[in-house]
Amino acid sequence: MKEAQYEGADAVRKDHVLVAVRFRPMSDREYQRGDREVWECEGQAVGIADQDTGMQVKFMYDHVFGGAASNADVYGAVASPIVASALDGINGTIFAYGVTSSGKTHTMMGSGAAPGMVPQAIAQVFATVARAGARTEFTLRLSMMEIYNEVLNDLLDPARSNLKLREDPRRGVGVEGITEENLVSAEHAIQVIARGNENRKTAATAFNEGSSRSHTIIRLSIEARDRPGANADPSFRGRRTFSLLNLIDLAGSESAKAEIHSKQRMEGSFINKSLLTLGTVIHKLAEGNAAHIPYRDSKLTRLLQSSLTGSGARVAVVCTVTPASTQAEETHNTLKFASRAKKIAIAAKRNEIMDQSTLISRYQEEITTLRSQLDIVMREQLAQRENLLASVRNLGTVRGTTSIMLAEREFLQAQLSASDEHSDKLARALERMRLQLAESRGVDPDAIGYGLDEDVAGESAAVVSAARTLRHGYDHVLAEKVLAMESKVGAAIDALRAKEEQIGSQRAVLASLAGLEDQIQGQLSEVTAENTTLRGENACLRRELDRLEAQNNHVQGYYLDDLSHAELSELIGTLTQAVERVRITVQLRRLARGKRGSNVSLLGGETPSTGMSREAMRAALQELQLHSPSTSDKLTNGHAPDVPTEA
Ligand SMILES: Nc1ncnc2c1ncn2[C@@H]1O[C@H](COP(=O)(O)OP(=O)(O)OP(=O)(O)O)[C@@H](O)[C@H]1O
Repeated sequence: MKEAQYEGADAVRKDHVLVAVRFRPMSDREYQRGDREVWECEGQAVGIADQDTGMQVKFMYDHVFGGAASNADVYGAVASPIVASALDGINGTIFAYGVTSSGKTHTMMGSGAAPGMVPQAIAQVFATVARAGARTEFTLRLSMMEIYNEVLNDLLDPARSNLKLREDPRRGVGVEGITEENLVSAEHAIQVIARGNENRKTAATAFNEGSSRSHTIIRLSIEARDRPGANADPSFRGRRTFSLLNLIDLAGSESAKAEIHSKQRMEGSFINKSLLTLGTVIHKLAEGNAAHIPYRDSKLTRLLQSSLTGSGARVAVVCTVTPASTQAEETHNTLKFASRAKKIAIAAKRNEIMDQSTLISRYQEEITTLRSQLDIVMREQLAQRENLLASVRNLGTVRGTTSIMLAEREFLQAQLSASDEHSDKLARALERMRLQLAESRGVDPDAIGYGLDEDVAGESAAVVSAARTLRHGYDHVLAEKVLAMESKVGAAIDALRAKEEQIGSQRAVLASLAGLEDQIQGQLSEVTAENTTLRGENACLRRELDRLEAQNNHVQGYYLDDLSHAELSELIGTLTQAVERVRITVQLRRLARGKRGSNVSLLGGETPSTGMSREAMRAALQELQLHSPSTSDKLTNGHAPDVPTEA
């Protein structure tokens, strides 16, 4: 294999669109017309076959499958992780892109012997549901649609055509009025898809008699709710997720020049318009240019908008190609598209939703956590206070000891000065005695030595020595006592300073603890108030819904044929208004909750707690409307409906 420059070798990252290229084997038709294999693959590389130098690498992808790869191989590497994420609440989209007859339908749908991504995804979903057992309750709904000539049709109900797209804050871009089948088993899902496939529009093209001229989208909505108490992990209690899994078989991406009839040219141009827009959108996203992305230019890109914006989805593209020489250019175009798609950064985010009771129990958990935090803080604060008081008491003791020592020091100093005085007195007495002796002897006092008179000298010397001894004794004892006292006082002063510093820092800790306590108290009262409001709102909603249900039951109790058209219209109006009011209330609350930064989202198109969905309500209303024309002939019976008035 010859090393060469290739595009995007560094872009094989988990947080990007996962791109796989799948080669199909050359068909008999291609061999018969003398085609040869010009594109080759090896590992993750795709290149041009060169007889002399081997393969010249042109592109690298996350996965490259050769003609021998099975549908199971492709599914395991590409789709299985995305389906697993979808079951965990992360939106997933897998689409097959390629020219007509390149193997898109073979990859997505497959056959009985080699089931494609769709049947394998269904099998994986139901295997996960079975494994979850009683722990998690899954609600699976399937819709199937086609985009044909930029018109969106319901494949599960051909009567519903030209459907509109609408923005749903929770579900992303949705299709208004599309049939959603509640799935009960994998077999049921396969039957529903087979029904949709029968309705799929196909037209002959220059390439393949049975090829599809429309984009086919199978959308599986997955709602998972952990059953209360069934999960051992308390953090999972009441978790509810919602996700969409889009499985898309795109129309052939060949250029319009290959179309032979005018109708096909029109189909081709519409197909090209949506594929062209898809190409532009992918090109802009790959460049990281989030502004002015023309999602709205085609139904396909509008429908895929939330899956491609990187706001919480996993996306995989399987680009199907043929190695045949006559389609070398088309294959090259597909490979270039795949390279661009590989550069799109996508972030995966779980769509967690919470209903009223889950929300209230989450708040209660939050309150309990806050309370225990507060208890810990208060206990710490009490301990700190105790410490502080002990320190203050200790300080008093140190102060007492210090003042005793100071008094002792003063006393010793007084003793020292008294001893000095006594010593002076003795010296003065000795002097006086010497002067008296000189006077009595009539001699010069200077001539009197201490040794002239034995007795006096002895007495004097004894006095002097006693005075000296006394003085030395005093001096020694006092000096020692003063030294000891000074070191004790110094240590006490140091201890005092250390205590004062400790008290200062303890005061600071106390102040910050008091701040934290205030903060927690504030949060606690905020959460408690919100909890109370929620309970109030919940009760209001329940009353409103009970009333609605009563009204609905009441309406269902009537023979509809007995009602006049006008009465039915009025009744429908009343019900619609009431339903709308509930919806608006729920939306307002969602908005209010959104403002405080919560990721809470309520049921959107569903009325909480009654179990009656808006779709069911709308279906009931539509049924009423369908019946209404036939009621006119019963008007004369005069059965006026006893419609309950709104409270
Ligand atoms: N990987 C493959 N292995 C074996 N056969 C394949 C493979 N891919 C496609 N084929 C066969 O090639 C033919 C055309 O494939 P397929 O119908 O899936 O093409 P397509 O891209 O879906 O075309 P269209 O856009 O017209 O729907 C079919 O007969 C299919 O069985």
